[in-house]
Amino acid sequence: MASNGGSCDTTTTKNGASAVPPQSKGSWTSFLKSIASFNGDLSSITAPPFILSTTSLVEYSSYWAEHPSVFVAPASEQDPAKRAMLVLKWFLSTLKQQYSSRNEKLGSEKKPLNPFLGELFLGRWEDDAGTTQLVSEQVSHHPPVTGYCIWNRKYGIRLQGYNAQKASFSNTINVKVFSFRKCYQIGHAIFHIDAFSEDYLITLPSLHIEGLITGSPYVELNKSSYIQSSSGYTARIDYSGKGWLSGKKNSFTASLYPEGREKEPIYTISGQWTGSFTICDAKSKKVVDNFDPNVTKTTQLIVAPVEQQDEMESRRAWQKVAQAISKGDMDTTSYEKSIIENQQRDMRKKEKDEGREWERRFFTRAETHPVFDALSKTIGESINDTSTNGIWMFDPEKAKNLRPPFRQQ
Ligand SMILES: CC(C)CCC[C@@H](C)[C@H]1CC[C@H]2[C@@H]3[C@@H](O)C=C4C[C@@H](O)CC[C@]4(C)[C@H]3CC[C@]12C
Repeated sequence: MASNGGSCDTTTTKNGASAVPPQSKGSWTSFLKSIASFNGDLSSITAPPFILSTTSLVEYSSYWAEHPSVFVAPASEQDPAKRAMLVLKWFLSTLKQQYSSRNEKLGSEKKPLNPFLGELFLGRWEDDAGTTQLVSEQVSHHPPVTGYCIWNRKYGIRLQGYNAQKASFSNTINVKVFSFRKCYQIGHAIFHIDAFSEDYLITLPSLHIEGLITGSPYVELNKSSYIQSSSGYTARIDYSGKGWLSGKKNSFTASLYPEGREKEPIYTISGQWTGSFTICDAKSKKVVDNFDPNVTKTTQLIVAPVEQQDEMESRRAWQKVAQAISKGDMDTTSYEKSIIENQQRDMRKKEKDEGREWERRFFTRAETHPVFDALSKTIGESINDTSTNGIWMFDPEKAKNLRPPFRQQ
């Protein structure tokens, strides 16, 4: 591997900027070298302590509904085109939370804890939208797949989906850019509105990680993603690092059009997914709506105190590992992690000996996905179930297991 501008210190750019703590420079350089030829399961990478997060990936499902009032808004709209626009608006409003909130909170992207099979994350939001509930479960460990369901009974809104990630890295450490060549997400989400028996198939954007060379990684989104509704509307979102019109980072443009008529948009949206965006009527060019994360604040998710959590719940299970990471105590981190890993290994062995599979608490593997099949053709999406260890559906019967106040009636 070539060096950075003649220096062996790969953690410093030409202008000398580096976020890598001096004592971690060696391990960061080794980490960069180890991932240079990497291809595959992101969870298997061993990263230096300063880049480790105390949060498990199973918690990331909560990013879908941190603005509950935006999440439920489509249920109150009678016009199907406006309703589809409000679903698109909600989706765009989640991007900042999904892909840059950790950066804002922690100063850079971090490597999340790799969830174990059956790991759970349960919570609820209470605000003007009433109660919005979240169930997230690690439905597969090899490959890592997270399933989630978020619902608001008052408004009859439900989002369910599952996802996995596949990645490869560029090996061009000698040039300025050192990034994931690509990290594409496998899986999808379905947004359902009871009042109109309407479904929206949501595809997930591909992403890449920039800023690795200086030790301050951050996510950029690229290519396009889609939302296809059962009411006959398609939304296409195009992501670019720097907008060709505005020159601003994390830019996107989106349009909503009747299925198959991309040249006849009804709404166009542009802005930054980390900032504000504007929704225009495509014909009159008039601004009809907007979203600004500084105005529409997030609602805090309520999670049960660790002592009251089930032993499979994420924050309880990872408590000791998280405490050790926070203290920078890597010996204890490894020790506590190995306890979880050994327990998991023993459980898998027992299941194998008994000829059974781990019973997922809230999800069931399905043979087919009729809603996906009905909506996916227009946007050219395929189910890719071999990469997600199956098709995963939230099971309302199993949800009767939920402890109050999460229990489904
Ligand atoms: C920081 C680097 C050194 C280690 C690699 C970390 C890598 C595994 C992380 C970094 C960003 C993570 C994305 C995150 O931005 C948001 C989401 C959306 C959520 O709905 C599903 C998970 C996903 C795709 C994360 C996956 C793990 C990523 C790529």
